Amino acid sequence: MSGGKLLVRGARQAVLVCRAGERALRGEDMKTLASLEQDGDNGVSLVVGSNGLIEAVGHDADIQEKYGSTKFDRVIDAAGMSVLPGLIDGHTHPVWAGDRVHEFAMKLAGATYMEVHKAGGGINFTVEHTRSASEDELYTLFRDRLLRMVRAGTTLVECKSGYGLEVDTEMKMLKVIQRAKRELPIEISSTFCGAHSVPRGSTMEQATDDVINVQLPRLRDLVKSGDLEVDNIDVFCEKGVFDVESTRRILQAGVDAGLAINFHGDELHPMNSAELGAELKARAISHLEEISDAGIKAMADSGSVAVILPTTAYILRLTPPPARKMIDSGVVVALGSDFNPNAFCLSMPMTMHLACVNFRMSMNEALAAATINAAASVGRAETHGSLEVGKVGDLVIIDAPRWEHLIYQLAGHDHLIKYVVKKGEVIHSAT
Ligand SMILES: N=CN[C@@H](CCC(=O)O)C(=O)O
Ligand SMILES: [Zn+2]
Repeated sequence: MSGGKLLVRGARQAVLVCRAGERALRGEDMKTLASLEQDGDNGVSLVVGSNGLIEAVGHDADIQEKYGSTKFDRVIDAAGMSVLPGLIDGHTHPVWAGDRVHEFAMKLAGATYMEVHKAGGGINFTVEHTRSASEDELYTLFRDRLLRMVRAGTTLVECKSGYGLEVDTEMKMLKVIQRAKRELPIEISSTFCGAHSVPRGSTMEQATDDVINVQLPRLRDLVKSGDLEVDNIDVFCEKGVFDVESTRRILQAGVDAGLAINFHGDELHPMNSAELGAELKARAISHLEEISDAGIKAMADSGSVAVILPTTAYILRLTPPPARKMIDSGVVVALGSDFNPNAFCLSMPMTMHLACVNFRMSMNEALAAATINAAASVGRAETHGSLEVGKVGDLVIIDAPRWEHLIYQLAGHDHLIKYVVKKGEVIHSAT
């Protein structure tokens, strides 16, 4: 090799997460993650080649022997530091205007999510503001949020539309996401969520028909013309929003349009969403606070990823999803920040902390859920989510002798994260 993009050397520890090309980690395999530790004076090195892919991970002496004469665009001396894969956020709603800080006060005073929703607040409040914002205004807000995510260690994020609920605004949101895909260093998996709520003045049946017969056809045209790339289809399957039959119709129409199923289910009421998703071979189902035992079994069998969202359960004071039962039953469990105007959290370290304390996950389980399993939730586990040769060079380097400090130091990521690297390029540096 004559030249490479990045050499990181001298680290105390590198958490590889996987060692054998696993596409997801389940059960016992989430408990112990592959890692390399400094051995005496011999630290850990990682090489990213000029194609942005990881080319080698090993001890300094071995890497030095092999790459001693290679010129790198950048060398990071990581003495005393820990290296881990770029964090992957499996569920966000980051394109919107307005905020709902007043609703936070209402919820603290005792109002439930559905009470706020039925009183015309919640999603429909954000819809009004998002409809009247221009594409540029939305992009500016979105860009700022994505860059905050990067500073908290996120290198790949799932981003939904869903505050338009009619064709023009839904497409405006997807175009904003598309622009960020082209202009920003963070990687995005985009999701069409035209069925996020029933718009004012419509019935569920009318809204379902609109998504299938108006919004999806326009989306298909824009994909065909090269204006949009969209990865996933989403529906808020919930009592009083979209029932199971409407959800099934919309998800099936999404699949027919070439999208992968990644939807909201069993959040506030048991809906048998997990069973539906498993039957439809959903790539991912989010929330699942109210999943049934049969749903857990169905997801373990289908391999659909459960994207659980600790900020939502925390802010809404919901009964947490049965994360332990899901993991112990062999469900692939991932994490998402659920960033949205209800749950204003852009930080996966904070999300992992909440998962450990409130969902009783271990720190290793939380990291597996925020890396390889979150990659699986967006269909990118072949290329993302672990520090293995051939995967994209997405890294977080923290100034601590062990990676667990990133979870342990509650809200301390600003101080701990020294570098965030995307495809071998430093995209955030605290030095
Ligand atoms: N539950 C549905 N959707 C979001 C909340 C969106 C909103 O309240 O604006 C969620 O995942 O938490
Ligand atoms: Zn959501």
